[in-house]
Amino acid sequence: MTALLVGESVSRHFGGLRAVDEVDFHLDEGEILGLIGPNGAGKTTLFSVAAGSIRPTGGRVLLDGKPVSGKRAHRSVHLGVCRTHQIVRPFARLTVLENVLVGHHYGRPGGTRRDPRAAALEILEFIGLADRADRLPGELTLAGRKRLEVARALATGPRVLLLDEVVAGLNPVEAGRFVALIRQIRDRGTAIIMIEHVMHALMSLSDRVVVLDHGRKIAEGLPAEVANDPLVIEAYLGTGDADA
Ligand SMILES: Nc1ncnc2c1ncn2[C@@H]1O[C@H](COP(=O)(O)OP(=O)(O)OP(=O)(O)O)[C@@H](O)[C@H]1O
Repeated sequence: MTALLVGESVSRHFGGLRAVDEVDFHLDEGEILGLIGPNGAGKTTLFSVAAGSIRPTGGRVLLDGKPVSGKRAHRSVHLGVCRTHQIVRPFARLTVLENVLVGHHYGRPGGTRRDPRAAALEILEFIGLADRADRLPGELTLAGRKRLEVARALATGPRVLLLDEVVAGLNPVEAGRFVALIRQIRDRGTAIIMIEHVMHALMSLSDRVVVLDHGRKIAEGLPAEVANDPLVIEAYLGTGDADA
């Protein structure tokens, strides 16, 4: 089976800093791929390259064999790759519904229902914000704003959704609901790569996990394999002076 999204030796350097360094990855149809690594490992930078918001300094990302990296973000969205942001960014003066309509407007042709309002309302229903459609984003709780961020991305009709820490900061009940929601999104046909510091959420959702450290891929495998990988444990705990 050909992978849906493929990263080929993706690099992004900032001056002398190798934020992402020759990383290969792939995402299959219907898959949830977890992307983990300590702070500064290069996870968000890899997302930005895959979503087209920054150019790679080397390598490329392909969707269905066609390049999506190195283009503008709106072009990637049009092709079917959409990301959410760690710090949610709704349009503060637009209602919840209008925010979702913006996503639909800039989305993938044929990605959702043709009638924008019907599509947006259906997504709000699915995401659990239908009763907040006419509110402003500022009136939502953090969990609500995170749901809105995901709703806006879903409105673009993505084939690949890149979720950047959507569970972080939520209380355990809200986090549990979000985990179920993410699984439903995948079950409706959208492949997902997720960055998440809430480990139990990431490990329970991911079919496979890729681990970055200092821009390099240091491990890849099933959640349980990765969690027990000595290189991963070392990256998270640091080498310290254990031998001293
Ligand atoms: N625009 C930029 N200019 C210069 N350096 C950057 C830029 N963006 C990221 N970096 C650096 O690249 C490295 C990787 O950052 P990145 O945000 O991708 O890591 P991360 O794994 O997402 O970290 P976190 O878990 O803390 O969000 C860090 O050292 C960061 O300081």
